[in-house]
Amino acid sequence: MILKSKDLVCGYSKKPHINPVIKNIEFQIEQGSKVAILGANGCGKTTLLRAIGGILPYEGSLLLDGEEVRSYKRRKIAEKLAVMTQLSQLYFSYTVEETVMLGRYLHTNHIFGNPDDRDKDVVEKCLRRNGLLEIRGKQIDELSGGQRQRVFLARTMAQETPILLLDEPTNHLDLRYQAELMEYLLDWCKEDPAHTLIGVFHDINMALSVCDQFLVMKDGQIISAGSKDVVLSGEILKEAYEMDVESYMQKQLSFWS
Ligand SMILES: Nc1ncnc2c1ncn2[C@@H]1O[C@H](COP(=O)(O)OP(=O)(O)OP(=O)(O)O)[C@@H](O)[C@H]1O
Repeated sequence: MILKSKDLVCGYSKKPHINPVIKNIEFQIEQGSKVAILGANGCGKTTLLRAIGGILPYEGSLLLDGEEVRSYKRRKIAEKLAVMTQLSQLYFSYTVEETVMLGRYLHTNHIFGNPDDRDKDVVEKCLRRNGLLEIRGKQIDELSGGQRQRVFLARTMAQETPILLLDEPTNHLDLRYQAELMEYLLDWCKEDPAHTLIGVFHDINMALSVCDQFLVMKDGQIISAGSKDVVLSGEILKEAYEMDVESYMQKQLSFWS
């Protein structure tokens, strides 16, 4: 089991139980799973992802490879997982290439500005895969939302970790880059059966294309977890989104016929 939680509580006050966003949840994620976290706006998806990424304090237990996430040193956790959240941002202006290179420094001992050949190769590959070669020298604060999203994805990929945590990775991406991201994630999953993906998706079709496990959340709790057949029943989605998701999807499809 790569991740296991029990009575997990987290939120944004110093003592998470005072104003909890995630309320006593329990889940398990096996190594090699591709997990989609689904649920309506504000139900706590990003908060859960941030707790798993070690960015947010929590109460209860959250084990990553058998050790509490809170006990990991920053560098050690960065060897295991890379997080791309909606809040990915930088406080200084870097170029596209420098930003992607930052993904390498999170767990290598290399000092910023001192990349070795392997770092350079990985960054080159990630720039190419995300269509960033032509804008590698641009400052990231001059980019469009979609371009910036691709830079943050490339930075996450450059970390080369066995676990990827992605928060709405298709946000801002045009259709071509959505399709490429899907292919990339499918390839990444195939590359090594131990690769574990945990993503927050608003696009249920994208979640279905990439993931084999689903966690559906509502009001800070998990209302269903498991495979597609178990979780993606009309009733559970209806409860999570307070709408008839299946009919909506079918109606959308009918516009193509
Ligand atoms: N930095 C913060 N400080 C205080 N409260 C926060 C903070 N970030 C999020 N929250 C609150 O936590 C709750 C859950 O937010 P979260 O971002 O986890 O939801 P989400 O399911 O990812 O939503 P969305 O689909 O809209 O991205 C919301 O009520 C939100 O207002």
